[in-house]
Amino acid sequence: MSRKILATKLRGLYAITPDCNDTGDLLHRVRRALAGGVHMLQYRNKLANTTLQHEQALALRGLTREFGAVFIVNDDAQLAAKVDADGVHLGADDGEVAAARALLGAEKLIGVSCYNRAELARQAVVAGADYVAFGAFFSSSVKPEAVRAELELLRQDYGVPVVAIGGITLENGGVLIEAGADALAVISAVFAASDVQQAAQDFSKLFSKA
Ligand SMILES: Cc1ncc(COP(=O)(O)OP(=O)(O)O)c(N)n1
Ligand SMILES: Cc1nc(C(=O)O)sc1CCOP(=O)(O)O
Ligand SMILES: [Mg+2]
Repeated sequence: MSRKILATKLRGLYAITPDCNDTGDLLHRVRRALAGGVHMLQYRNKLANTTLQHEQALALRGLTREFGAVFIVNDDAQLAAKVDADGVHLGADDGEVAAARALLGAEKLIGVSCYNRAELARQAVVAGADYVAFGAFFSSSVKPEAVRAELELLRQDYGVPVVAIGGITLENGGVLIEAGADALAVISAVFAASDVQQAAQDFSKLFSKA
């Protein structure tokens, strides 16, 4: 898929994997999410060592291909390149956009965390980011220490799709879409749900209402 086509998919639920070292369980839950309509998946596992990360990323690359979903690797542009992911997500400690672009090439997607700062988003776009992410909009059990972001950030035009993250649920996601979020990045409300497929379907419906 070309970067242009990939960029058109940056709308809707953007599911991010939980810290899960049981690869069978992880793949089962991700399969359910993809069956529920997830068309963007980020591999994020802060507990796995590099061997397990490689194994899981490779398996998820295969699974996302089966469903035609965009596959992004968190933090690590080298791992993204190794498993032929569609792109990488970079935070403040994860290296420069230019270095990731040099490694991944022009056709891959690069997303950048901008926390609660519009100026970081503008800099990221100049540097070549394909989407920018703001958060945390709500309290997150995954990242309780995250800085809090204001809705106002979503009302501005950055020239690329805008992703919202942090404590997002079916109940509070609508307000972020109304404010201008193109995608909602979610871990717990999808992967800790008793029915992962249903949760993914319900999130997708939030976008058809918008
Ligand atoms: C879509 C999206 N937005 C933000 C983040 C957070 O990235 P970062 O600040 O680098 O923190 P970690 O996820 O690496 O803990 C993200 N991963 N995805
Ligand atoms: C990984 C991450 N980054 C955040 C940020 O604000 O940058 S919040 C967050 C955790 C998202 O998980 P949940 O959907 O379970 O709250
Ligand atoms: Mg990171």
